[in-house]
Amino acid sequence: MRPDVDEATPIVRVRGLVNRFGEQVVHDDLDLDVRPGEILGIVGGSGTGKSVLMRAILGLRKPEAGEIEVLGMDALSDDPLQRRAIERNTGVLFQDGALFSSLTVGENVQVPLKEYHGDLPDSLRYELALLKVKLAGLPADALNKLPSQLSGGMRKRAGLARALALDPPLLFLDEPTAGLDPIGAAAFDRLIRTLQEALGLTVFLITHDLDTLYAICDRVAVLADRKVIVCAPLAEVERFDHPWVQDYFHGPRARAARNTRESAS
Ligand SMILES: Nc1ncnc2c1ncn2[C@@H]1O[C@H](COP(=O)(O)OP(=O)(O)OP(=O)(O)O)[C@@H](O)[C@H]1O
Repeated sequence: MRPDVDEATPIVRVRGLVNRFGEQVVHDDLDLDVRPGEILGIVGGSGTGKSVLMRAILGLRKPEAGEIEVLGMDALSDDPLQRRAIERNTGVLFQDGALFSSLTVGENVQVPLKEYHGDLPDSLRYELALLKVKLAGLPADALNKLPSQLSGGMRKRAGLARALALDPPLLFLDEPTAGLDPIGAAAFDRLIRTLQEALGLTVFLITHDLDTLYAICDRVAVLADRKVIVCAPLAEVERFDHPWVQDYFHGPRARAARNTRESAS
C-alpha cells in the first residue's frame, strides 16, 4: 500500500544533513525538499556529494546527523518494515544500470517482482516484465537478452524497466544520460518526461547534462559548499550569485542547451 502524501507534503524532506568520511565533510547542515510530481535536477561540481546525498535518502548510507523523510516515513529508521515500505515505493537507476550480468533483462526486471510479489504466477510476472520493458522503450525481444548483449542506451532502458517494476511513485536517477550520444540522451530525456507525466512520478535526477536540465527539469538544486545553495526553477537558478553557478549556467555549453530548448518550444 502506498503511504498517503498530500500535495503540500514534500515527497522527500531532508533537514540538517551531515555526511562525513573521516576528516572530509561532504554535507554540512544540508536541507532539501522534493515536491510531489516534479522532476528535480541535482547538479554540482564533481565530488560535491550528489551520489552520497542520494544514497543517504535511499537509506544506503547512515549520515552523521540530520533528518530524512521519504513519502512521509523516517528514512533513517532501523525498523525493517519502514525500510521495506520505502524500498517498495522507490525505483532507482544507478549510473551503470546495476543489472545482474548473468540474468536476462526479463529476469532482471522480475527480481523486485519476485521479492515483493512472490505469490504471483510466473506467467503474470513475465507479462509484467514485458510491459515494463516496453514502457522503457525496448523491443520485446530485449527481454531474453543478457545485459552484455545490449548497447549502453538499451542497458539504461533495461535498468529503468527494473526501476519501474513495482510502479513506484518516486524515481531516483543517477546520471541517466552519462555515456549516451546526444541523440540517445535526448531520447532518454523525452522518455523520462513522458513516463513522469503518464505515471505521475516524482523524479530525483542527478545530472551533469545541461541539455537534460533545460529539457525536462521543473526545478534544479545546486550542491556547493557542502549544502544545497539554491533550489528553484532554472530561470531563478541561472541568476543566483555564486561563482560555480555563474560558470556553469553562463558558459558556452549552457548557452547551447538554452538555444536548443528555445528552438524546440
Ligand atoms: N565510501 C566512501 N568512502 C570515502 N569517501 C567517499 C565515499 N563515497 C564518497 N566519498 C567521497 O565523498 C565525496 C562526494 O562523493 P559523491 O560520489 O557523492 O560526489 P558526486 O557529487 O556524486 O561526484 P560526481 O559528480 O563526480 O559523480 C567525494 O569526495 C568522494 O570521494
